[in-house]
Amino acid sequence: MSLFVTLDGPGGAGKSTLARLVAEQLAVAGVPALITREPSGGLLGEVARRQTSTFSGLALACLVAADRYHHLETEVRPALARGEVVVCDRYVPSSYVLQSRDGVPLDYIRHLNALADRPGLAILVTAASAVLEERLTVRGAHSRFEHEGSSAAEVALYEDLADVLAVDGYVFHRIDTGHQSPQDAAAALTGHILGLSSRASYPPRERLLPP
Ligand SMILES: Nc1ncnc2c1ncn2[C@@H]1O[C@H](COP(=O)(O)OP(=O)(O)O)[C@@H](O)[C@H]1O
Ligand SMILES: Cc1cn([C@H]2C[C@H](O)[C@@H](COP(=O)(O)OP(=O)(O)O)O2)c(=O)[nH]c1=O
Repeated sequence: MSLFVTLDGPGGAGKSTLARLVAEQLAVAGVPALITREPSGGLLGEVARRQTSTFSGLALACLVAADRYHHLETEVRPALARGEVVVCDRYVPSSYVLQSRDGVPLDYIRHLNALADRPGLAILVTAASAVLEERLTVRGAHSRFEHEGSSAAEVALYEDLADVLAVDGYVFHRIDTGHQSPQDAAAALTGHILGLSSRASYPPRERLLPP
């Protein structure tokens, strides 16, 4: 029943909202799930999340990747091995966008993350840039990445990413939250997860790149 689901996309797209609502819906369906996020709640993750104005470029890229490998080892893989659905708010695709915005070459980001497990279901959560700008104005920005640059530029980077990841055999499914309520978006994703999790098995141990 295990399935590794990742949510990536621009700030304000609704990733955290979706993760929270999917958790509630999976609980109602009686499906054991771990809802988690990256950077993780561990020591490295807390530094990465809180110190994005102190760390940047290569240092932040390595910090986020180190947290990712520790998170996979200590939380994600054990939950999958217990047969749970894991929903992770941000994963490798976010590194492709955020670290390249920070000037890190794409190939270096790819190599840093090459040994990170591939999700069974990778979701691009997105919406029109005007919608995102409005949501971020209401909610407030959470990091320097949301203060700097425009939502339009970030949306474009995620759109281009679909092609970059496809080259690695990494398939993105898209959820546009601009035209549906959080509940409807979550119900669609929960339905998809329930359909897939009854067929999926773990461990996938696949890699973004061949070793
Ligand atoms: N489908 C939706 N429709 C309208 N507003 C939404 C939707 N999903 C999320 N929001 C709102 O948009 C804001 C950003 O959502 P959030 O989940 O924090 O985004 P992210 O985690 O992607 O940065 C929040 O105020 C949230 O309530
Ligand atoms: C997952 C990830 C996060 N980060 C950084 C950027 C963000 O400033 C920070 C937290 O992400 P974010 O999801 O925007 O925070 P919140 O959940 O509060 O909205 O971590 C990276 O630089 N690369 C990554 O791959």
